[in-house]
This record gives sequence, C-alpha cells and structure tokens, in this order.
Amino acid sequence: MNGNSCEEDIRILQNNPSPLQTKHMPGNKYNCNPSTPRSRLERLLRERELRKNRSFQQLNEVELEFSGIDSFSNDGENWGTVDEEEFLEKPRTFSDSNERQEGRPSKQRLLVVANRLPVSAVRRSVDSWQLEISVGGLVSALLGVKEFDARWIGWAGVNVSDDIGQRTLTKSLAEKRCIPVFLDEEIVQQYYNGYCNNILWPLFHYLGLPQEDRLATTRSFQSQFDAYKKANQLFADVVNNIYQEGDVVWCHDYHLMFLPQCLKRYNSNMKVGWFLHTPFPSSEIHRTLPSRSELLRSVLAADLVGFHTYDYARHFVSACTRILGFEGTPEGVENQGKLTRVAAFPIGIDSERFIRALELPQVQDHIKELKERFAGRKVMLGVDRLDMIKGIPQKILAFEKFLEENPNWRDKVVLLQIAVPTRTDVSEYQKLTSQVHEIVGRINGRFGTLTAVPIHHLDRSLDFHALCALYAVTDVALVTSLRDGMNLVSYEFVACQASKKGVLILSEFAGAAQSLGAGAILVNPWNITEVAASIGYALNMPADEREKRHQLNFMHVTSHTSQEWAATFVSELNDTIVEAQLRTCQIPPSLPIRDAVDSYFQSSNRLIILGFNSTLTAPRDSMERRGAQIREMELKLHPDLKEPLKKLCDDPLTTIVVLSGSDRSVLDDNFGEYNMWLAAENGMFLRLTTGEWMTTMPEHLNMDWVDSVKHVFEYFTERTPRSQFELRETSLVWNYKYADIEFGRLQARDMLQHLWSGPISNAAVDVVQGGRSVEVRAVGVTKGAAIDRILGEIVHHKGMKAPIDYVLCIGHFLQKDEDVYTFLSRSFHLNHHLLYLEPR
Ligand SMILES: O=P(O)(O)OC[C@H]1O[C@H](O[C@H]2O[C@H](CO)[C@@H](O)[C@H](O)[C@H]2O)[C@H](O)[C@@H](O)[C@@H]1O
Ligand SMILES: O=c1ccn([C@@H]2O[C@H](COP(=O)(O)OP(=O)(O)O)[C@@H](O)[C@H]2O)c(=O)[nH]1
Repeated sequence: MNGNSCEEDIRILQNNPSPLQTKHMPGNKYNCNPSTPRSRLERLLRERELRKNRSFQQLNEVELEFSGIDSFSNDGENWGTVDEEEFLEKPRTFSDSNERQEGRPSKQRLLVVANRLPVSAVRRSVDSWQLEISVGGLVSALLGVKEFDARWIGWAGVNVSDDIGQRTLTKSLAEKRCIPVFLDEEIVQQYYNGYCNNILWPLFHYLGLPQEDRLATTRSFQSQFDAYKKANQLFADVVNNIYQEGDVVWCHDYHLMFLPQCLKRYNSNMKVGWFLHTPFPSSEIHRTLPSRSELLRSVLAADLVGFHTYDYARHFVSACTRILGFEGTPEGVENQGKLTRVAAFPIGIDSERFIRALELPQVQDHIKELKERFAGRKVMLGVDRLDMIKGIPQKILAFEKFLEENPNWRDKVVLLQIAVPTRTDVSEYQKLTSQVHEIVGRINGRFGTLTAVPIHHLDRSLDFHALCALYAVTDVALVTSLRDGMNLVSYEFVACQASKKGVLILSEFAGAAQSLGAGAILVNPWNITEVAASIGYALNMPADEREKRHQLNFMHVTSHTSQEWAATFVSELNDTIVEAQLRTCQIPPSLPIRDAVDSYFQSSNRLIILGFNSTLTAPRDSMERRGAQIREMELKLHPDLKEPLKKLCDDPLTTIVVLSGSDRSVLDDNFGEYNMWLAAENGMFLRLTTGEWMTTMPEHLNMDWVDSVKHVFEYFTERTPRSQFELRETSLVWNYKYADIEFGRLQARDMLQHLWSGPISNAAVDVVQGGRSVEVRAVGVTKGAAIDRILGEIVHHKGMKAPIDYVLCIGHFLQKDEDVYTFLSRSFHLNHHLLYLEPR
C-alpha cells in the first residue's frame, strides 16, 4: 500500500532529530521481576536518571561499564543518505572505528528486519525507480526511531525478476539505508497474501479463517506454510550477508516468526529480538494452527520477545506452556535451562513530529480549508487501513444509528472516513471494500440532502500534512477496531489536538485502550447501540471534561514515544544477552559431539544408556501427547533410529541399555528384536533381549504405606482430567503429562500437602517431584541404585574382564532424577569418559 512520495517525509525526519527520551520501565514489562539482580536495577535507575539529563556521553559510559557491550548514542541521523559503496560494500566495524580510537563510543548497529520496507518501489523505467513511503503503523513507528545506526531489511512491495531491476533498486534503496529482499510473485502470493494475511492475520485478531473459503484455505495450508518458511529463509540470507559482530537484529511481526530460528542457525551468537505488532491471541486460538509448535519454537530461538501489552505477552507464554510444555516464568519461557525473555514494550509515536507539523504553513492552509468546508458542522474522523480488523462497517452502522436516533444532529455533523486500500490481492479485503461502499451509499442516500452528505468516504491515503490538518480540525475521532495490536492513529489524533481538545472514542479491543483508556471513551465496537450513545456523549461533552480527558492522553502520547520504545527494547535485548551469559554457567553442558565421537572410537568396552519416551520416539508437542494418552501402548521407536540402533547393538564392543519408566510390554514390543538390555519401570525389571525378565528389587522393603498413598493418588486422578497413576512394585507414580499443565501443577502442589500431612508423615519413603509427576517410593529405591544393580548383572553376564571405558547416557530422566547422573559421575570418574546429554 503506497501513499505520498517519501522524499518529503524523510527530509522532515532528517531535519528534526528528536532528543533521546529513553527510559527503562521495569514494571511495565511482562515481568516485574522482584529478583532482578541488584546491579541491574541500579544500572536501570542510573540510566534513567542520566537519560533524563540527556547526558549521552555519561550514558554510554554506564552502558559500557555495566555490560561491557557496545552501546548507542543519538548523534547523527538514521535515514540520512549514505554512499552506497560505504553502506553496502565497506561497512564500518566497531573495532576499527575512528570514533573508538578517539575515545568516543560508536553507535550500535541496528538491523531492523520487517516484511515491509518503509518505502515501496514503483518502476519508472528499466533502470529507474520511484520510492513512495509505505503506510501502516509499523512503518510510522520505526520512522520515528533515530538513535541507532540503523539499516532496514525488507520487501519493497514489488516483484523484480531481472538483474538490472534488482541492481538499480538495490542502489536506490541504499540511499535510504534500506536493503531489499526479493520475493517472486509465487512466494508473495503464498507467503504474504496467503499464509500471513489470510491465515495468521485473521487468527491473531480473533476473526477465524475466512468463512467462505475456509476449506480451500485449510487445503492449501501446507504449501503456504512452506512458502512462509522459504520467505523467512530469504530474509535470513540477506541479514546474514550484512551482519557484523555486535549488531543487534530486530525482527518484526507475524510475517517473520520463523526468522529468529533461521538467524540463530547461521550464528548462535547473533543478538536477536522479535517484536509482534499485532495481538497474540489466547492459546486456545493459537492451538488451532497446524504449525502452532513450529512457530512458537522458532520465535523462542530469539533472545528477547516483545509485545505491545501484558495480555499479549501472557497469551504467548501460556501458548508455550500449554502447547510445548515449556515452563512459563515471570521472566519469560524456559526450556531445559534456556530462557527466552518475554516482555511488553508498548509502542508510541514521534509526537514532536506531529506537533511541529501543525505549525507549517501548508498544514495551516489545509486547516483553514477544512474549517471553511465544514463550517457549522462537527467533524468526526476515522482513519484506517481498509481492513476487517478495523471495524469500519460496524463504525458506520453505529453512526447511522446515531443519526437515526438524533434527527437534530443530521445536518450538524459529518463523518470523514479515510479508508486506505490494503492487501488488495486478498479476496476478503476485496469483499470488505464492496461491503463498505454499499453501506456508505445506503446511509448517504438515506440521510443526505442536495447539498450535503453525512459520510465522506475516501478510498485512498493522505499525505502527512493533510492527515495532520484533518486530525487538528476533528471534534471526535472514532477508532472502533475489532482488534488492533496498538493503533497509532489514536495516538496521532491526540498529538494534534493541543488546541481543539477533541474527544477520542476508542475500542476496548485496541492495544491503545490500555494506555489511552483514562482519557478516551472506551467502547465495545460490536455493540452498535453503545457506540451510537458514545457518539452522542462525545458531541455534547462539556469543554472542561474534554480538557481533562485530553490532558491525560496528551501526557501519555508525548512521554511514551517511538524513540523510547525502540531504545528500551534494544537496551533490554543487550541486557538479556549479558544475563544469559551469566546463566549459562548453571546449565548442564551440552554434548561435545566431536569429543564423544573421538572417545567412542578410542574405547573398547562401551556402555550406552538410553531413555525411550521422547528420546528414541518422535517428538510431539504437549497437545499431541495428550491425544496419545490412550495410545501409550503405541509408543514407537522413531523409524530413522532403527538402522543405527541395530548397528550399535550388533557391535560386540558396545552394550546398549534402554532404561525407561514404561512397563515391560512396551519395551518388548519395540526392542524385542535388538540385541540389548531392557530396564523397565525405571530399572525395577531387567532382561537381556535373549533372556527372561528378572527383578532387581531390593529385598525386605517396607511397603506398608502403599494403600494410604494410593487413596490420595486416586482422589487426585479423579479430579484431574487426563492424569493417571501407576502402581509399581516399589513405588507409586502420579503423572499429569497429558493433563492441562497449569492445572496439573496446582494439583501436584495440593497433593504434596496432603501427602506430607497424612500418609507419609512417618513412612520410610522418598517423594520425588518430577516435571509432570509425583512419585512416592521406598527409601533406597533410586534409578542410580537400579543402574548399579543393572551394571552388576551386565558384568556378571558378560564375564567382563576389561573395565567399562566409555559411558554415554542420553535421556530425559537425567534432569529430574539426579541420582542417575550422580551415580554415573561417581562410578566413572577420573580415567573414564562420561558424557551427558539432555535431549531437547
Ligand atoms: O504492510 P501491510 O500488509 O500493508 O500492513 C500494514 C501494517 O499493518 C500492521 O500494523 C500493526 O502495527 C502497528 C504498529 O505497531 C499497530 O499499531 C497496529 O495495531 C498493527 O495493526 C502490521 O502489523 C504491519 O506489519 C503492517 O506493515
Ligand atoms: O492516509 C493515511 C492513513 C494512515 N496513515 C498512517 O498509517 C498508520 C496506521 O497505523 P495504525 O497503528 O493505526 O494501524 P495499522 O494500519 O498499522 O494496522 C498511522 O501511522 C497513520 O498515520 C498514513 O500515513 N496515511
């Protein structure tokens, strides 16, 4: 979607760098973590203080002093014209920069990656291009960001298949510090029109898949998702080509959910942030997506994930917990020691730009014209992309109802609706256009006169100055989005209302409702009666109430700017990386594959202990696992592993043990034909596949406590859908791995209280709280001890002469049942090579 020529807007931005107004808002994020390290809090507070005083030199010193990483300042321009050669072929590095040598800290390079570049290209001839500024909140917000040495990577909105075209467009864009990603028509159709705008967009806005072609959409889902991944990989390739160490890569929006993972595959040290500009829906909506897990996992590859509001962040964390089974913490999402930080960073606008624009002569001229044109009538305004999320039909119907019920207002009010065409290749958008035209025509026919109509509807975008003038003359702005990530139009309206102090009617389903709710009249856009009544209330509102409401919103809009938004996000990303480095010391080391292979070949008596469920089976997300509950017996060895496992088992120098919580029949079914040891029920039963099952249970165990614990387990199993308990020879296990995870956790906590206060208060038992289970077992019955006995059997059976000189243990059981790890470490220390792997 293109609007006015970009030359003018970009010039305005260049001439008016606004001051750095960065401030950290720890309490504003998803997490208000009470355990934030003291040094970090101190740093945040000091930074905030320094930023208030605009002491950039000091600020950078603090950044360096605390984090030891590259920092940024606000001198210089963001969107300045640069020499293409310098920009694309001889990029500056931090280390060799003169600025550093002169003692001045250099700016941190920021690579902004978004589907849409801030400019869209229109071809004028074979080798020349006209660049027009793109319309949409994402572009508006990021144009206001000036503190970084920024480059923008994205699609120019045009298909360029020839070499000359690609070369000349790359050159033109370089002058705007933009780097194009070329997408061919087919990819655009499948990725942008298809997967992004026909599937993700309506789903993320709670609109469901388009009604009419729902089946067709479902059918084409896989090919569109493939195109989506392919497009994301193309973006990653371009980023990887220009990436320099120390750069921050900031990925934007639902178009690029796959990008963080692609980037981290290129370079795991890249600093990657991802920000979503739309709502993130409830996990119940997200879980309907066939690609739900893949999308979540790839976003989680980022170091920092940001949303406009706390609600969206909460939904995302909940989706990761419920769908992937990962841990949601106050900090974000944790999986096996790796934390992805999740937080809310509400976007803002470059309010100064709007306030200054009102003083310009051309804007004043526009204002004068508009005032004359609509003299004697109150002006109501709607500015939206012509998108179903904006609730334009609902808004117009509410206006009709108002006119219907208030005949005295019919010739005293006019609704100006700017409806910017968008995504015009998608059929839902085409249908919406006809629908809106039809409604507007009907209402104008009904209430219009020979000289005036109540609705002025424009199917086009306005240039920046015309838009500012419109905002300034408006009495009531009407934002009735059915859902909206934030909605910057509401912010822009407030910024331009310093003299008029008009009223904002705002949908409670726009992200902006959380920040402008105090001054706006909040409405449910689906409730046309309520919106019509609010129009009446707004038009009749006394001046002092308008003044008060306006002041509240104006304060917010001018103090929460796009500059501050971006600076906070990037600063938080830098902090997150430092904290992650500190945390890595606590995470068990991942398997050093090279060493493991070398040691394997150097050894002559190897022991390999393998878990089964989720180690040798195909991975499933927790939703799929729930469905698999009744098919527990169908747990199958991953087909790709059959061949290598056979080879290992047939190697006379290697002994393989599968150690699993599953019962004997499951292991028999899967491994009966291999030459290996099977240890069922966590080692309580053992057999070589050529022999019979035997028990490894210790003698004289006191099991008097079993009945009373069983009652408690039965009680909780009945009350926790899809949980189950198993009565084993020496233990009882209650697991809720198929249940709702959050509910399961609450129940587990409750169960432990019951157990401690009753049946096991005096019993000789150990209680082990697993990730999704509670186990009560006789004292001394540990997996470590079971392995000890298993080893005894193996040594005895083989009549081993040489000691075991290589142990590789792979399985989920390692993390929770530390006794396995402890036992193996103790038994195979010094000259032995113990490798530890926790599979993801
Ligand atoms: O690029 P298009 O397909 O033409 O669409 C324009 C943009 O629409 C969406 O904007 C969102 O971002 C705004 C700023 O954060 C937010 O205020 C608004 O609520 C969102 O709808 C979309 O997310 C962008 O990626 C598009 O570029
Ligand atoms: O004729 C127009 C209409 C709108 N806009 C801009 O488009 C953006 C719309 O952003 P918003 O967050 O309200 O919604 P989005 O379109 O991103 O969903 C705002 O910055 C408007 O100033 C524009 O430049 N010209």
